[in-house]
Amino acid sequence: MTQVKICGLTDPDLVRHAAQSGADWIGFVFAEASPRFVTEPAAASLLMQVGPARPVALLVDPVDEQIDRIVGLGFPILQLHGQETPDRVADIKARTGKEIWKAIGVAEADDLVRVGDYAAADRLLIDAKPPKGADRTGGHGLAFDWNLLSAWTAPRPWLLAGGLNPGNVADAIRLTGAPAVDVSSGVERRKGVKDRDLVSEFLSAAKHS
Ligand SMILES: O=C(O)c1ccccc1NCC(=O)[C@H](O)[C@H](O)COP(=O)(O)O
Repeated sequence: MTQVKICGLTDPDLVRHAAQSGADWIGFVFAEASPRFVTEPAAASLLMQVGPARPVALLVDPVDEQIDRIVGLGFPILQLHGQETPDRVADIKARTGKEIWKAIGVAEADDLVRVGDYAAADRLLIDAKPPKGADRTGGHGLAFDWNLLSAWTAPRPWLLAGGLNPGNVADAIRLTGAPAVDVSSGVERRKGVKDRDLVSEFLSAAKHS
């Protein structure tokens, strides 16, 4: 069954709802530029609502002090969504011993070539590149050309992200063979505010395809 990450939750009821509705992972965004930003104290209390889902801390070019604080909160998974190099990802893996995900922005076939360099990443998140001049690296609700993945062999476990929603996720899974998917904007009616029904619809569409 396709695994699902719901990213950018800020509300305890929605966290509980996503977890009880079958989300495998729930992402918390520690990037201040994001409309889904959560503070560390807020995350500490949201973590108590994740139930059987696994929490993922989304960090952008984090310094060691931030990493240590986030690990101290109890996050088992760190998603790196900035310009982290393969060596920096390996450093973070060695420093924390945690599960490390690396996001890769894709707009053309060449963008997929460098994924092989991230040998220390436990999982790759293959996402759309942000638009030019954007103030943040993800969560734009934009898809890339999924056909770029049709002849691609993933070097390690991965998720598909970028512009997914309840109406297109089944097609995306069929076309790319993604074993797991990630969504943020596609389950919001207002930027940064998740919608219960859209979360349920997305989980149902992804899990039944
Ligand atoms: O979601 C954000 O606001 C965000 C901010 C800064 C860095 C990364 C961010 N999101 C990363 C994610 O994992 C999103 O779920 C992914 O980019 C897909 O987003 P969307 O296209 O909106 O579904």
